[in-house]
Amino acid sequence: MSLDDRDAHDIGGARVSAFLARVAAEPQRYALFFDIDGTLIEIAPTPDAVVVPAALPDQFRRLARRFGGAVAFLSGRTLAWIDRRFDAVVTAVGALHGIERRTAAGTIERRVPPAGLDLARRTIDSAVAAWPGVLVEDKGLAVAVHYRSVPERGAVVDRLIADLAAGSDGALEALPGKAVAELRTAGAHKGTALEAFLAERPFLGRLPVFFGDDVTDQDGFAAARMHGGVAIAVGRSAREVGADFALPDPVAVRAFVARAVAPVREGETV
Ligand SMILES: O=P(O)(O)OC[C@H]1O[C@H](O[C@H]2O[C@H](CO)[C@@H](O)[C@H](O)[C@H]2O)[C@H](O)[C@@H](O)[C@@H]1O
Ligand SMILES: [Mg+2]
Repeated sequence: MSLDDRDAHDIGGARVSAFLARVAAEPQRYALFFDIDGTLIEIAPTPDAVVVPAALPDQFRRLARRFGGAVAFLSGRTLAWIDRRFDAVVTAVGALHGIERRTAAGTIERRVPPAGLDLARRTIDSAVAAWPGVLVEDKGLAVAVHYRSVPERGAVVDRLIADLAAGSDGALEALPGKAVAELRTAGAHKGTALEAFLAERPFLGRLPVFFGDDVTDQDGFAAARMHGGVAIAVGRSAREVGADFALPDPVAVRAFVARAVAPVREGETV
Protein backbone atom coordinates (compact mmCIF):
# COMPACT_ATOMS: atom_id res chain seq x y z
CA MET A 1 0.00 0.00 0.00
CA SER A 2 1.35 3.45 -0.86
CA LEU A 3 1.02 6.36 1.51
CA ASP A 4 -1.43 7.97 -0.92
CA ASP A 5 -3.89 5.14 -0.36
CA ARG A 6 -4.03 5.97 3.32
CA ASP A 7 -6.35 8.43 4.92
CA ALA A 8 -5.21 9.41 8.37
CA HIS A 9 -8.44 11.28 9.11
CA ASP A 10 -10.88 8.61 8.11
CA ILE A 11 -12.39 6.96 11.24
CA GLY A 12 -14.26 3.86 10.21
CA GLY A 13 -14.69 5.13 6.67
CA ALA A 14 -14.75 3.45 3.29
CA ARG A 15 -10.99 3.21 2.94
CA VAL A 16 -10.37 1.30 6.15
CA SER A 17 -13.31 -1.00 5.30
CA ALA A 18 -11.86 -1.70 1.86
CA PHE A 19 -8.43 -2.33 3.33
CA LEU A 20 -9.79 -4.73 5.96
CA ALA A 21 -11.77 -6.58 3.30
CA ARG A 22 -8.50 -7.11 1.47
CA VAL A 23 -6.81 -8.39 4.63
CA ALA A 24 -9.67 -10.79 5.33
CA ALA A 25 -9.54 -12.07 1.76
CA GLU A 26 -5.77 -12.70 1.74
CA PRO A 27 -4.93 -14.59 4.95
CA GLN A 28 -1.63 -15.84 3.53
CA ARG A 29 -0.34 -12.30 2.93
CA TYR A 30 -0.90 -10.57 6.27
CA ALA A 31 0.12 -11.03 9.91
CA LEU A 32 -2.36 -9.69 12.47
CA PHE A 33 -1.41 -8.05 15.78
CA PHE A 34 -4.00 -7.02 18.37
CA ASP A 35 -3.79 -4.90 21.48
CA ILE A 36 -6.43 -6.08 24.00
CA ASP A 37 -7.79 -3.43 26.41
CA GLY A 38 -9.61 -0.68 24.54
CA THR A 39 -9.05 -2.47 21.22
CA LEU A 40 -10.65 -5.92 21.45
CA ILE A 41 -12.57 -5.33 24.66
CA GLU A 42 -14.17 -2.25 26.17
CA ILE A 43 -12.47 -0.34 28.96
CA ALA A 44 -13.99 -1.15 32.39
CA PRO A 45 -13.72 0.60 35.78
CA THR A 46 -11.07 -1.84 37.06
CA PRO A 47 -8.65 -4.31 35.39
CA ASP A 48 -10.63 -7.37 36.53
CA ALA A 49 -14.03 -5.99 35.54
CA VAL A 50 -13.45 -6.35 31.81
CA VAL A 51 -15.69 -8.62 29.78
CA VAL A 52 -14.25 -10.80 27.05
CA PRO A 53 -17.23 -11.62 24.82
CA ALA A 54 -17.97 -15.34 24.97
CA ALA A 55 -17.52 -15.85 21.23
CA LEU A 56 -14.13 -14.14 21.02
CA PRO A 57 -11.74 -16.94 22.10
CA ASP A 58 -13.20 -19.37 19.58
CA GLN A 59 -13.10 -16.71 16.85
CA PHE A 60 -9.42 -16.15 17.62
CA ARG A 61 -8.74 -19.87 17.46
CA ARG A 62 -10.28 -19.91 13.97
CA LEU A 63 -8.57 -16.66 12.98
CA ALA A 64 -5.14 -17.99 13.94
CA ARG A 65 -5.79 -21.17 11.98
CA ARG A 66 -6.99 -19.25 8.90
CA PHE A 67 -3.94 -16.95 8.97
CA GLY A 68 -1.54 -19.89 9.31
CA GLY A 69 -0.71 -19.02 12.93
CA ALA A 70 0.32 -15.43 12.06
CA VAL A 71 -1.93 -13.84 14.69
CA ALA A 72 -0.53 -12.33 17.89
CA PHE A 73 -1.66 -10.34 20.90
CA LEU A 74 0.50 -7.35 21.88
CA SER A 75 -0.76 -6.29 25.28
CA GLY A 76 0.16 -4.74 28.60
CA ARG A 77 -1.50 -7.69 30.33
CA THR A 78 0.49 -10.68 31.59
CA LEU A 79 0.72 -13.86 29.55
CA ALA A 80 -1.10 -15.73 32.32
CA TRP A 81 -4.01 -13.27 32.30
CA ILE A 82 -4.32 -13.43 28.51
CA ASP A 83 -4.30 -17.23 28.46
CA ARG A 84 -6.91 -17.33 31.22
CA ARG A 85 -9.29 -14.89 29.55
CA PHE A 86 -8.77 -16.15 25.98
CA ASP A 87 -8.59 -19.89 26.75
CA ALA A 88 -4.95 -19.91 25.51
CA VAL A 89 -6.15 -20.05 21.90
CA VAL A 90 -3.43 -17.66 20.66
CA THR A 91 0.13 -18.92 21.10
CA ALA A 92 2.04 -15.86 19.85
CA VAL A 93 1.80 -13.21 22.56
CA GLY A 94 3.84 -10.11 23.37
CA ALA A 95 2.74 -9.50 26.97
CA LEU A 96 3.60 -6.75 29.49
CA HIS A 97 4.10 -4.35 26.57
CA GLY A 98 6.70 -6.68 25.05
CA ILE A 99 8.87 -7.64 28.03
CA GLU A 100 7.34 -11.11 28.20
CA ARG A 101 6.97 -12.89 24.85
CA ARG A 102 5.78 -16.31 23.77
CA THR A 103 6.74 -17.23 20.23
CA ALA A 104 4.43 -18.97 17.78
CA ALA A 105 6.40 -22.14 18.56
CA GLY A 106 5.55 -21.76 22.26
CA THR A 107 8.92 -20.62 23.63
CA ILE A 108 8.63 -18.06 26.43
CA GLU A 109 11.14 -15.19 26.72
CA ARG A 110 11.15 -12.96 29.79
CA ARG A 111 13.36 -10.10 30.92
CA VAL A 112 15.15 -10.58 34.24
CA PRO A 113 13.57 -8.37 36.95
CA PRO A 114 16.03 -5.60 37.91
CA ALA A 115 17.30 -5.45 41.50
CA GLY A 116 15.45 -2.17 42.18
CA LEU A 117 11.99 -3.44 41.28
CA ASP A 118 11.14 -4.85 44.73
CA LEU A 119 12.10 -1.64 46.50
CA ALA A 120 10.10 0.38 43.95
CA ARG A 121 7.11 -1.90 44.57
CA ARG A 122 7.31 -1.24 48.32
CA THR A 123 7.60 2.52 47.71
CA ILE A 124 4.49 2.37 45.53
CA ASP A 125 2.54 0.36 48.12
CA SER A 126 3.30 2.77 50.94
CA ALA A 127 2.49 5.86 48.82
CA VAL A 128 -0.76 4.37 47.56
CA ALA A 129 -1.87 3.46 51.10
CA ALA A 130 -2.45 7.19 51.59
CA TRP A 131 -4.40 7.58 48.31
CA PRO A 132 -7.84 5.93 48.65
CA GLY A 133 -9.25 4.81 45.33
CA VAL A 134 -5.85 4.31 43.69
CA LEU A 135 -5.40 0.67 42.69
CA VAL A 136 -2.12 -1.25 42.39
CA GLU A 137 -1.99 -4.06 39.81
CA ASP A 138 1.19 -6.04 40.44
CA LYS A 139 2.16 -7.86 37.25
CA GLY A 140 5.54 -9.22 38.36
CA LEU A 141 7.89 -7.55 35.89
CA ALA A 142 5.70 -4.42 35.94
CA VAL A 143 3.48 -2.60 38.40
CA ALA A 144 0.48 -0.64 37.13
CA VAL A 145 -0.99 2.08 39.34
CA HIS A 146 -4.57 2.87 38.32
CA TYR A 147 -6.46 6.08 39.10
CA ARG A 148 -9.59 5.66 36.94
CA SER A 149 -11.95 6.13 39.92
CA VAL A 150 -9.92 9.07 41.34
CA PRO A 151 -8.67 11.01 38.30
CA GLU A 152 -7.62 13.88 40.55
CA ARG A 153 -4.81 11.58 41.79
CA GLY A 154 -3.42 11.21 38.25
CA ALA A 155 -0.73 13.85 38.58
CA VAL A 156 0.76 12.48 41.83
CA VAL A 157 0.67 8.91 40.53
CA ASP A 158 2.36 9.93 37.27
CA ARG A 159 5.02 11.82 39.23
CA LEU A 160 5.70 8.92 41.61
CA ILE A 161 6.19 6.48 38.73
CA ALA A 162 8.29 8.94 36.71
CA ASP A 163 10.54 9.57 39.76
CA LEU A 164 11.01 5.85 40.42
CA ALA A 165 11.95 5.29 36.78
CA ALA A 166 14.32 8.28 36.79
CA GLY A 167 16.09 6.95 39.88
CA SER A 168 16.59 3.44 38.50
CA ASP A 169 19.64 4.01 36.26
CA GLY A 170 17.63 2.97 33.24
CA ALA A 171 16.55 -0.39 34.69
CA LEU A 172 12.91 0.67 34.97
CA GLU A 173 10.68 2.69 32.65
CA ALA A 174 7.56 4.78 33.25
CA LEU A 175 4.71 4.09 30.88
CA PRO A 176 1.62 6.31 31.15
CA GLY A 177 -1.57 4.80 29.76
CA LYS A 178 -5.33 5.25 30.11
CA ALA A 179 -5.89 6.41 33.73
CA VAL A 180 -2.82 4.39 34.69
CA ALA A 181 0.91 4.82 35.14
CA GLU A 182 3.07 1.73 34.87
CA LEU A 183 6.57 1.07 36.15
CA ARG A 184 8.11 -1.73 34.15
CA THR A 185 11.34 -3.50 33.49
CA ALA A 186 13.14 -1.72 30.67
CA GLY A 187 14.42 -3.28 27.48
CA ALA A 188 11.49 -4.00 25.18
CA HIS A 189 8.23 -2.53 23.95
CA LYS A 190 5.42 -3.47 21.59
CA GLY A 191 7.56 -2.44 18.60
CA THR A 192 10.42 -4.77 19.51
CA ALA A 193 7.95 -7.59 20.16
CA LEU A 194 6.28 -7.07 16.77
CA GLU A 195 9.67 -7.09 15.05
CA ALA A 196 10.73 -10.25 16.86
CA PHE A 197 7.59 -12.00 15.60
CA LEU A 198 8.18 -10.75 12.05
CA ALA A 199 11.63 -12.36 12.05
CA GLU A 200 10.12 -15.79 12.78
CA ARG A 201 7.80 -18.21 11.04
CA PRO A 202 4.89 -18.04 10.39
CA PHE A 203 5.06 -14.21 10.56
CA LEU A 204 8.18 -13.99 8.40
CA GLY A 205 7.56 -12.34 4.99
CA ARG A 206 4.03 -11.21 5.83
CA LEU A 207 2.75 -7.64 6.04
CA PRO A 208 1.94 -6.67 9.64
CA VAL A 209 -1.39 -5.09 10.54
CA PHE A 210 -1.56 -3.81 14.13
CA PHE A 211 -4.76 -2.72 15.89
CA GLY A 212 -4.23 -0.59 19.03
CA ASP A 213 -5.96 2.12 21.04
CA ASP A 214 -3.38 3.84 23.20
CA VAL A 215 -0.21 5.90 23.16
CA THR A 216 1.44 2.74 24.53
CA ASP A 217 0.79 1.20 21.10
CA GLN A 218 2.77 3.80 19.19
CA ASP A 219 6.02 1.80 19.16
CA GLY A 220 4.06 -1.07 17.64
CA PHE A 221 2.42 1.21 15.08
CA ALA A 222 5.82 2.59 14.05
CA ALA A 223 7.32 -0.90 13.74
CA ALA A 224 4.39 -2.17 11.66
CA ARG A 225 4.68 0.77 9.27
CA MET A 226 8.46 0.46 9.05
CA HIS A 227 7.98 -3.10 7.83
CA GLY A 228 5.58 -2.03 5.09
CA GLY A 229 2.51 -2.79 7.16
CA VAL A 230 -0.46 -0.83 8.42
CA ALA A 231 -1.36 0.63 11.81
CA ILE A 232 -5.01 0.93 12.82
CA ALA A 233 -5.97 3.20 15.72
CA VAL A 234 -9.09 2.32 17.70
CA GLY A 235 -11.28 5.00 19.27
CA ARG A 236 -9.01 7.91 18.40
CA SER A 237 -7.80 9.67 15.31
CA ALA A 238 -5.07 7.91 13.40
CA ARG A 239 -3.01 11.08 13.28
CA GLU A 240 -2.99 11.37 17.08
CA VAL A 241 -1.08 8.09 17.50
CA GLY A 242 0.83 7.78 14.23
CA ALA A 243 -1.50 5.25 12.60
CA ASP A 244 -2.76 4.91 9.03
CA PHE A 245 -6.44 4.28 9.64
CA ALA A 246 -8.88 4.45 12.52
CA LEU A 247 -11.84 2.36 13.70
CA PRO A 248 -14.36 3.81 16.14
CA ASP A 249 -14.36 1.19 18.90
CA PRO A 250 -13.74 -2.45 19.92
CA VAL A 251 -17.11 -3.41 18.38
CA ALA A 252 -15.68 -2.53 14.95
CA VAL A 253 -12.50 -4.53 15.63
CA ARG A 254 -14.53 -7.55 16.74
CA ALA A 255 -16.69 -7.22 13.61
CA PHE A 256 -13.51 -7.46 11.53
CA VAL A 257 -12.39 -10.54 13.49
CA ALA A 258 -15.78 -12.22 13.04
CA ARG A 259 -15.74 -11.49 9.35
CA ALA A 260 -12.10 -12.50 8.82
CA VAL A 261 -12.70 -16.03 10.09
CA ALA A 262 -15.07 -16.52 7.18
CA PRO A 263 -13.84 -16.06 3.61
CA VAL A 264 -14.76 -12.70 2.06
CA ARG A 265 -16.08 -12.59 -1.49
CA GLU A 266 -14.58 -10.13 -3.99
CA GLY A 267 -16.15 -6.67 -3.90
CA GLU A 268 -17.49 -7.10 -0.36
CA THR A 269 -16.34 -4.87 2.46
CA VAL A 270 -15.82 -5.83 6.09
O1 LIG B 1 -1.98 -3.09 26.05
P1 LIG B 1 -3.40 -3.33 26.47
O2 LIG B 1 -3.90 -4.70 26.14
O3 LIG B 1 -4.32 -2.27 26.02
O4 LIG B 1 -3.36 -3.23 28.08
C1 LIG B 1 -3.12 -1.96 28.68
C2 LIG B 1 -3.49 -1.98 30.15
O5 LIG B 1 -4.86 -2.41 30.20
C3 LIG B 1 -5.45 -2.54 31.50
O6 LIG B 1 -5.70 -1.26 32.02
C4 LIG B 1 -6.62 -0.51 31.25
O7 LIG B 1 -7.85 -1.24 31.16
C5 LIG B 1 -8.56 -1.40 32.43
C6 LIG B 1 -9.79 -2.26 32.15
O8 LIG B 1 -10.58 -1.72 31.14
C7 LIG B 1 -8.94 -0.01 32.95
O9 LIG B 1 -9.64 -0.14 34.17
C8 LIG B 1 -7.67 0.82 33.13
O10 LIG B 1 -8.00 2.14 33.50
C9 LIG B 1 -6.86 0.87 31.81
O11 LIG B 1 -5.61 1.52 32.02
C10 LIG B 1 -4.59 -3.38 32.41
O12 LIG B 1 -5.12 -3.33 33.71
C11 LIG B 1 -3.12 -2.99 32.38
O13 LIG B 1 -2.37 -3.95 33.09
C12 LIG B 1 -2.65 -2.98 30.92
O14 LIG B 1 -1.28 -2.60 30.86
MG1 LIG C 1 -5.01 -0.96 24.74
